Amino acid sequence: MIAPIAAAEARAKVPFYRHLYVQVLTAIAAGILLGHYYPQLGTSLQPLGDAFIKLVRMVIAPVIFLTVTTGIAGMSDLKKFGRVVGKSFIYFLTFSTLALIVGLIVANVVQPGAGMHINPATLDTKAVNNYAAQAHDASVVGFLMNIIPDTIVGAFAKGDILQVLFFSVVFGIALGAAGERGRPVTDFLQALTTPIFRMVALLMKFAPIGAFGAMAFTIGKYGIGTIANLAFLIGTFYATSLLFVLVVLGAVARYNGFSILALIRYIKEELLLVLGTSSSEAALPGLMNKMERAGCKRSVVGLVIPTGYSFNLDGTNIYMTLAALFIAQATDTPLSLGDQVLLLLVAMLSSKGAAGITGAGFITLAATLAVVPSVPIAGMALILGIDRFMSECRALTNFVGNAVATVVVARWENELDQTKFAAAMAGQLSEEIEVPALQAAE
Ligand SMILES: O=C(O)C[C@H](O)C(=O)O
Repeated sequence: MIAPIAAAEARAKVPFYRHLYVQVLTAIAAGILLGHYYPQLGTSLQPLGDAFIKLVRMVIAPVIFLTVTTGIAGMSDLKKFGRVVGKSFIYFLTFSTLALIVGLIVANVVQPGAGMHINPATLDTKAVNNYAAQAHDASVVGFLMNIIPDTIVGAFAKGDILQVLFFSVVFGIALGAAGERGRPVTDFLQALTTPIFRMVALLMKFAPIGAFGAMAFTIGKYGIGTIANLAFLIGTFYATSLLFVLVVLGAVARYNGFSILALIRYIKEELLLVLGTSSSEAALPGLMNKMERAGCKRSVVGLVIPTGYSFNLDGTNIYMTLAALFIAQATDTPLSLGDQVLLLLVAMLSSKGAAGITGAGFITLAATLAVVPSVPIAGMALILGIDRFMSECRALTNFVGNAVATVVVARWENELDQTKFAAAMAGQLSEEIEVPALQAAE
């Protein structure tokens, strides 16, 4: 149990430069400067960012497995599990569809691609074709089949979040059903949570290095100048996402009794890490840990966050409709209302296979345009060069969306400890990753 006031006092004594967010922010600024003035050197630092993301991905499967199995095994009522899943999906479907619609409306109103008059036949589409080839099987059946791992080891070896989640849920249910005979295994898994989260805390010490390398690479390779070419599109996307977070998610937060700004402040270290690495997965373990410490029950955190990483990607969704319409406008391709509705429906399905890794949104857009003939997929060549900058915003918005979803579902299910949550929103909890207290069976 965390003593909020003591934690706040202890935090106040920490010199400012020891705070993780200060370190990551400084690293991002240093990375931007280095990448700008020494682009070659900046580009050569890519391995620093990649290595950090690999380190985090290494612990994602165990974190999900332990959180979900111990969370579900501790549930006395499996109907509750069904309710958490059902409510999460209602939330995901509502807000991810809303995000797609917002992107569509903004693109129609602002018209970021109007007047460019580009002939798609003149575009170099080699690189785009590579991305399109990476797009997953867009069919619903194919997507659902992929959630079931071929083998248990395979799920963990691939590090596929939904496959690990699927196995963990089944295992957690079985563990709960085993009753007293399953207790030693549950106890062991709960004990294992401690070293795994200690490992996450240890890895976070390298976050500034990872963010520095990734940012130096981004600016060194793509250059700040690239932003200028499509500044209007980038600006439209960032402004729309910001408004979505502050207005739409802000209203959801207010309706559920908390402030979106307080939540953003609470997860600022993770958000900076997402900004630095342009991957929301880079902060997934940290988010799970923080939401649990903020009073959201482990079972809710374990179910909502990993599923949200595939089904609740608000930033990716805003991007998809906005970018698709940008391409149509830039290439003078008229889109009827019917074409736009088809785009929306296809995007609703294909966005569910997206992920929290850099560039995932671009691949998902390729998968969508591959089945929507009215928008020329070749036009994606126009936005390939700025994708890293779009990726930053997709990742940040996705990340905030999943944090909000976790609190809301926890609250709907009466699984939110209001005292801890109030302490977290008041900035009284430690920013460090801490090992969550073992949870007794409900
Ligand atoms: O990390 C994410 O959530 C999104 C990703 O960065 C992307 O490029 O689509």
